[in-house]
Amino acid sequence: MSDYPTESSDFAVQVVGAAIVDSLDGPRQILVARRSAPEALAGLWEFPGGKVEPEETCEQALQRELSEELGIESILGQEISGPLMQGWQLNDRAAMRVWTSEISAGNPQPLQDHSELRWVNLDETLLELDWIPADFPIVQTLLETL
Ligand SMILES: Nc1nc2c([nH]c(=O)n2[C@H]2C[C@H](O)[C@@H](COP(=O)(O)OP(=O)(O)OP(=O)(O)O)O2)c(=O)[nH]1
Repeated sequence: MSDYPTESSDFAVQVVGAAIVDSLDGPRQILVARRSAPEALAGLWEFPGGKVEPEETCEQALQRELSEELGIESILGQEISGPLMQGWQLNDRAAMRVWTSEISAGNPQPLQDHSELRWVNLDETLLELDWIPADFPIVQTLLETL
């Protein structure tokens, strides 16, 4: 078995997300975020992040999104690789790459796009949250990886 992506993909929208853990060296908890919009996704839990803008790398976009949405600076850890070059398929148009990350400055607040932030143990209880459906395989892989 290989960790390399096995399928090429060409999704128009590249999204990036962060699995923010309490410690990259010894992760025990993850900071999850509850979306406030759009209506179809409001109330569901997700990895903080967003769309990559032109001229940005995925990593730059993720740092920007975490600063805008949560008011934090962060260190990125390993990528939680998906089956695609673009990460994990979200829908017909979008795929998401996900990195572990640790807060290096700031106290996370739901400044934008979220109604709530919550630290949750990195165990099976994480799967009991009402995630955006496309995120479940990512959460499962995260639990197997960390
Ligand atoms: N951030 C994030 N988006 C996700 C996840 N799972 C999932 O299906 N998505 C979808 C929801 C949205 O359709 C899209 C990301 O859009 P977004 O609204 O977060 O992006 P953005 O902050 O750049 O927002 P905008 O500029 O379009 O207003 O990806 C996830 O875990 N995190």
